[in-house]
Amino acid sequence: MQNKSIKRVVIAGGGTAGWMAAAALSKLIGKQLDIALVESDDIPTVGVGEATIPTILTINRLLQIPEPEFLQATQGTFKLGIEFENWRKQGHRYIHSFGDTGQGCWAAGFHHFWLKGMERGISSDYGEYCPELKAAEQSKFAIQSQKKLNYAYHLDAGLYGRFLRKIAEQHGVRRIEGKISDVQCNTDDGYIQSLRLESGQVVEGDLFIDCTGFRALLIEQALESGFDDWSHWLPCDSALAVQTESVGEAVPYTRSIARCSGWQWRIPLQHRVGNGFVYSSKYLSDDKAEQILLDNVEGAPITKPRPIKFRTGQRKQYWNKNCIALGLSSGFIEPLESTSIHLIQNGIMWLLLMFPFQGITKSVVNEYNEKLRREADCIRDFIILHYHVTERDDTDFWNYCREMSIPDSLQHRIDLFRETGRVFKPQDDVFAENSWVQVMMGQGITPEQYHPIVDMMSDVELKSFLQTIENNAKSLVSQLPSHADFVAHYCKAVG
Ligand SMILES: Cc1cc2nc3c(=O)[nH]c(=O)nc-3n(C[C@H](O)[C@H](O)[C@H](O)COP(=O)(O)OP(=O)(O)OC[C@H]3O[C@@H](n4cnc5c(N)ncnc54)[C@H](O)[C@@H]3O)c2cc1C
Repeated sequence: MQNKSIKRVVIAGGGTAGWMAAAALSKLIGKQLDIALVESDDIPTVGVGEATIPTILTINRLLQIPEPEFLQATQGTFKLGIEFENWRKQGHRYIHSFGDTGQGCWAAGFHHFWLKGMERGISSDYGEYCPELKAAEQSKFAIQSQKKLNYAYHLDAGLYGRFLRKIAEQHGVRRIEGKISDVQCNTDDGYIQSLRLESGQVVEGDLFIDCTGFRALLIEQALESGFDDWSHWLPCDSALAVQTESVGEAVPYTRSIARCSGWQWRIPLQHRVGNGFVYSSKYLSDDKAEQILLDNVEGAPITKPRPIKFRTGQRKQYWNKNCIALGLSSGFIEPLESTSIHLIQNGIMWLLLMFPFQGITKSVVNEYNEKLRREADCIRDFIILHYHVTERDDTDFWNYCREMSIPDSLQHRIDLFRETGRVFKPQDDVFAENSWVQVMMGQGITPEQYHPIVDMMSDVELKSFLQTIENNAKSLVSQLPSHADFVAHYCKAVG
């Protein structure tokens, strides 16, 4: 590997990945570095990526971003989870909320208690025990000092990029405008030396961060790092994105509506709604997809539907030589659970923890790649779960998804839950036990058993236990203002 100390960092690309990396590196370790970001006004960003998961609060906290200011600048709203419509079967719906449902004990999660209650006829719907889910259903929200809800944000992708850019430039990042035409590598070891721009300018660096989106100019086109293709498990390869006017008040959750050969998203912001349709081009033509999308948006379109083609999978090496891929250049898992921005953030966090000030070593590169691969594998399995465990048999697409073979790791988790109700979260999985339980039950898996420790509680005790949790959730939610009122008071955007 290369024992040269790292001082000059060059970030190629200025989408969410590029500017998030620039903001975090400059704010947190920038005093020791010279950071430049190259982007081209002639190459647009992907322009989507507007729903997040709660881990975004961590990076905002690290960057010391005041929340109201952030939400005003990005026309942001709050997100308590995702509503899945028509996924298990047409007409069925469930919410995957970010909250904890009920309360378990050291040996068994709450769902074991709930399952026994179902057997005895004393349990209400699983969601009745989760304040976040109830608040989402009733379109309520507040940030309280006690019993704080677990939440994330919806935000305008373009405005988010600009917001991050401001932070990065305040902390000394130099923006270089121009189109990268060539990546120049050292003939001895293949390490990247510099980027040549169409203008002839040469940008030299010690460490390069590839944020060039699906083009993957450095990590793939120059370094040929390879790609694990997951499209046999996740057959969607196309999307159409369209923005519409808001109709009614913004709800505090993302909507994911399954359609004949894919699914549609609705992301409510303060000033508009982000909509899109993710589908498989093998089962649906682009024209038909556009028609389905436009037939199913609520407000008047304010942009033309924009096609995006993608390939699902991950780069074989996220970090190769002196290049690290972040964002779409590192791979892509479709946005069903809004995980891409989280993966960017995760890549940045690990880079900060392992930053090779003294030189790049094989052990650091291997550790970084392992960590990122393991987390992406867990997310991949979680997304496949939604498609595979379904009763839908109305189209070839759903028949394929239901019948396809799935990764052994996912099959094991499904079998374990179905047979015993157990869910064990691998360390690298961003989704907690309750996320898996909500989606597995939402998609139609009912465990055959509950944990026997639940039998230590008599039926009378169990009834009272369940009732108390349900009442607490109800009471908490009844005191919340509407989401719209909270946004209006806390973080209303101007314009
Ligand atoms: C359909 C869809 C929906 C999505 N929804 C979500 C979601 O809800 N939540 C979520 O977390 N994520 C979502 N994502 C993912 C999210 O959009 C991306 O992870 C995020 O926007 C980061 O993109 P990026 O910065 O890697 O790439 P891009 O936004 O494509 O930016 C690439 C940058 O590289 C620059 N560039 C490229 N080539 C050159 C060149 N030759 N010279 C100079 N500059 C160059 C461009 O100018 C641009 O600045 C979605 C993605 C898709 C496709």
